[in-house]
This record gives sequence, structure tokens and C-alpha cells, in this order.
Amino acid sequence: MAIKIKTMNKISNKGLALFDERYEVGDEITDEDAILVRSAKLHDYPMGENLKAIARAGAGTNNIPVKECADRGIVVFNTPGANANAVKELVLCSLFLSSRRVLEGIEWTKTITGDDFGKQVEAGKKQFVGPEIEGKTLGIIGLGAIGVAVANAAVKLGMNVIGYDPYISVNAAWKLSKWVKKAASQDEIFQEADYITIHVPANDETKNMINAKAINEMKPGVHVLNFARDALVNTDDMIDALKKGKVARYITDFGTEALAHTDNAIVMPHLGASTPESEENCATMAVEEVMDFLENGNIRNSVNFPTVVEPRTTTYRLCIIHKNIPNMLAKFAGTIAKKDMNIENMVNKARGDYAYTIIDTNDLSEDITKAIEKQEGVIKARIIAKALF
Ligand SMILES: NC(=O)C1=CN([C@@H]2O[C@H](COP(=O)(O)OP(=O)(O)OC[C@H]3O[C@@H](n4cnc5c(N)ncnc54)[C@H](O)[C@@H]3O)[C@@H](O)[C@H]2O)C=CC1
Ligand SMILES: O=C(O)CCC(=O)C(=O)O
Repeated sequence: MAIKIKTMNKISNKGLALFDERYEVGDEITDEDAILVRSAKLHDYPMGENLKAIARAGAGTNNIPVKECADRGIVVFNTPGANANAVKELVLCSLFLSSRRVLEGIEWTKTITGDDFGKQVEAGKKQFVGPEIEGKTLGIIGLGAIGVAVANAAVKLGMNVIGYDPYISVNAAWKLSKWVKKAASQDEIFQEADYITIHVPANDETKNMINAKAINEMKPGVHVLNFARDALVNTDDMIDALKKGKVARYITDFGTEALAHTDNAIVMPHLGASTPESEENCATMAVEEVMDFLENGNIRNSVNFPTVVEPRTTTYRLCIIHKNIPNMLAKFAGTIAKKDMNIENMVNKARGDYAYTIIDTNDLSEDITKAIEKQEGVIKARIIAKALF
């Protein structure tokens, strides 16, 4: 029986081509084993009993009910860093667009007619003067894959860069230019920066982080960039600040109709990751994650379960998704022993309220998954035979 993969949004063919003849892939698929998605909202999507994995070909997973998926034993993946360069380039482009009044100048130039075109251009261009970014201070909130890439590039462009990220990963810290100054708080960024760009996930902590109170702390004439998520910026407060001139420019990938029609707002149609390179990277990584999980039970780059990657050495692999509560392993070992199965290798890892156990064996008892699933705290059990793959 084919393994069914449902695609939502446009997933690059470079990634989809990795699925071989054992897979059935498409946007019409039902009763799917896995979903590949970009920005489509899955909060109200009816997830079937057969669904084992959802891979977000991208970074943000706020379009997926991650916690509910964990409760149902559905592993949610993303593709960390795979689209960071695309976003970095658009942020750099936006730093320039927010400073130099290029877009307005181009639109104005289209309105000029007549033999004295050149004369009119020279006379009118003074309305489009804008500052250079070199020597100005860029404040970055969130120093992950995108924030670090933006920070390092801005340093090379001659900006003074300050960054704030209380949860910065060791990996990101290694990559960050030594010229980036560490801010002790978000307020420090708001108070010191001429340009502010945010690169954090949308969650309860970051929601509304740029609101009237935050804007009030910022320098007059500040430029704000939001290529992260709409929920991070209070749009009404931003429109008000643009009208009053407190914010000189706001450039975002996440607009509203009102914002798009506000002077000094530049609203893009969520283009951050829209490059062929990024779409290919994200799709390839997402497909590899899904295939390795479905075929080997390995979990890499999940946002709701721990990383567990083990080479296959036996004929059968029992994969158990369960609650992170005491005595689970003893119960699994007892059940397996009762079924006359011998454990060759066992790995267990926990993440928050959830845990994942892989048990490798060369024996199979037909009803082992049912017996394991009967135990309190077990969410889902699956046996994968190596011979099938
Ligand atoms: N416009 C677009 O098309 C795209 C938008 N995004 C958005 O950008 C976000 C960031 O993407 P990546 O850099 O790839 O993710 P990442 O996970 O590599 O980095 C996020 C960083 O934010 C930090 N962070 C979390 N909470 C914070 C807080 N309260 N204050 C300061 N820092 C905090 C984390 O420690 C981490 O270093 C994504 O979650 C997504 O929403 C990502 C890719 C494309
Ligand atoms: O897939 C896309 O175009 C959007 C990418 C994005 O927003 C993300 O990766 O968080």
C-alpha cells in the first residue's frame, strides 16, 4: 500500500522528486500519512487517524496546532535555516527601501511626460532624498538563523548593530559577528536604534511586542521592519505612529488593507522566502525529514518532539510516542518480554511533557503495538519493518 503524502501550498518539485514509487503525493490525497505545508492554516484542518507527521517547509509553525498534534502523536517538523538567506536578502533590500525613497521616486517618474523629461526629473528629485544606512544603528530582536544573517551583513554594510535574544543558541552565538553589541533588554533596542528589525517566532511571549508603549520608547523617525509575523506588531498602533511621523517608515511582509494604504508603510505580500533557492532548500529538507520519520522513525528538526536519530540495525523498529512520565520504559520492557521479543537497542528522549522511545528488535509479535498502546501515558505506537524499505 502506498504511503500517502498530502501537499498544501506550492512545495518545490526538487523536494517532491525525492519521493519514490512507494509514495503517492499530491494536493488531492486523503487519509494521508503526512502533510507538507507552507503557510496554510491547519488549526481547523480535520486530521485523520492515519496522520503521523506534518512538515512545515519553512521556519514559522504558528499555522499548525503544534501542542494538539503532540497530544495526538503527530510529529511536527520545520526546516531551520533553510530560507534564512532569502529573508536576509529581502531585509537588506528593505533597509535601503526604507531609507531611500526609491519606490516613490519610480512611481513619480512614470507620471512625467514631455520633451523636457530630464529637466522635470532634475527639478523634482529633491522630494525623494533619504538617508544612508552606513553609520546608523540597527537593532535586531531575535538572533536565530535570520537575525544572525542580517546582523552579520549589516556589520559589513557599516552599520552599528545591537542585538537582543535572551534564548540565543550556542550555534547562533558562534556564527554572530564579534562586532554585534549585546543588548540587555528589548527596551535598549527600542531606545538606541535608528532601524529596528524583528526575527522572533510568533508566540504568547512575542505577540504585540511592537505596540504603542514600545513605539513611544523609540527614537523619533525610527524605521521598523517586520519580516517575522503579523501578530508581533500592533497594526493600529503602527498606523497611528506613521501618521504622527514618530515612525518614519514601516516595512512588513504581513499587512492589512488599512496599512497598505497608509503613507510611509510598505507592505509586501509575504515574499520573504519566495526565492527558488529557498523553496528548494525548504522542500528538500522537509521531504527528507518526513521520509526518515515514516521509514525509520527518526525525528530530526521537530518542534514538538525530541531529536532521536538512530541507525537501523535490526529487522523491526518499535516507535512509541508517549507522555514524559515515570516508569514508561520499565512498562515497555515488561510488555515486550511477555511477547517473547528481545530488545537489541533502545533509545528514549523527552522534551517537555512528551517523550519518544525507539526499540530495535529482530522479533515481531503481531499485536505488540496494541499491547503497548494499552499502557497509560502511551499516545501512539508503530512498528516499522526494515525489509519493506
Ligand atoms: N517572511 C517570511 O517569509 C519568513 C518569516 N519567518 C519568520 O521569522 C521567524 C524567525 O525565523 P528564524 O530566524 O529562521 O528562526 P530561528 O528559530 O532560527 O530564530 C528565532 C530566534 O528568536 C529568538 N527568540 C525567541 N523568543 C524571543 C524573544 N522573546 N526575544 C528575543 N528573541 C527571541 C530565539 O532564541 C531564536 O534565536 C520565524 O519564526 C518566522 O515566523 C521565517 C522565514 C520566512
Ligand atoms: O513559505 C513561505 O513562503 C513563508 C515562509 C515563512 O513565513 C516561514 O518560513 O516562516
